[in-house]
Amino acid sequence: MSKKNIVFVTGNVKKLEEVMQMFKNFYKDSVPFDLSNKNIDLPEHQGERDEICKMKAQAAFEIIKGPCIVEDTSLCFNAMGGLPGPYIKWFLKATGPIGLYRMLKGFEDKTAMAVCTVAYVNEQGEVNIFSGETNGTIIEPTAIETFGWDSCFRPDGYEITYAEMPKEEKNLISHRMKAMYKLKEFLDQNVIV
Ligand SMILES: O=P(O)(O)OP(=O)(O)OP(=O)(O)OC[C@H]1O[C@@H](n2cnc3c(O)ncnc32)[C@H](O)[C@@H]1O
Ligand SMILES: [Mg+2]
Repeated sequence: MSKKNIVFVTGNVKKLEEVMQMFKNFYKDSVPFDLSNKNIDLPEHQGERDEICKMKAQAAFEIIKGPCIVEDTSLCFNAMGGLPGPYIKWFLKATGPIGLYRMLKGFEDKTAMAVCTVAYVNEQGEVNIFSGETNGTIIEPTAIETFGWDSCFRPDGYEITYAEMPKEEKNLISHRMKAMYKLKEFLDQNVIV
């Protein structure tokens, strides 16, 4: 019997690489479905994280018309009541990791929470949302720029930033891994026969 195809709709190659690797790790290389990519830069909505992700999922389903996954990443500064949050993309584009660090210069509290919100849409267009969070501290960016704001985010319990750790290590602790693992458990119980 052919494997079910699930399309990960994202325009972000770095996210795609991490997600593909995570599912290989989860299933020890024998992933029970075909996970493919459609590179579409879906519209960025405003609102609460889950709402944003649900709208992104519905937009993806309109195009794919089949089982698909989208995810939206937020970086929430506790000193700023959770902002930039889902708007991190624009802040990062405008100021880079050093700008994110400087935004918090006037605040004692440099803690932040990285959040990955992932949505799975089934054949009927029904959306299921899962999220993962990793707490950390915004520090002066390290030289290595690997992926987005990784160079200024030091996860709790670590002396190094996401950017400085081997990808395998980030994929064991990250906001994205936690969200994708919840998605995996949902797929195992409800989708994979
Ligand atoms: O097509 P999509 O999946 O929407 O991809 P995107 O790049 O637009 O991503 P988001 O809308 O989720 O915006 C999140 C921003 O944070 C960046 N980002 C996402 N995950 C990250 C991670 O694990 N570490 C560092 N930066 C990350 C990403 O490059 C964006 O600039
Ligand atoms: Mg986006």
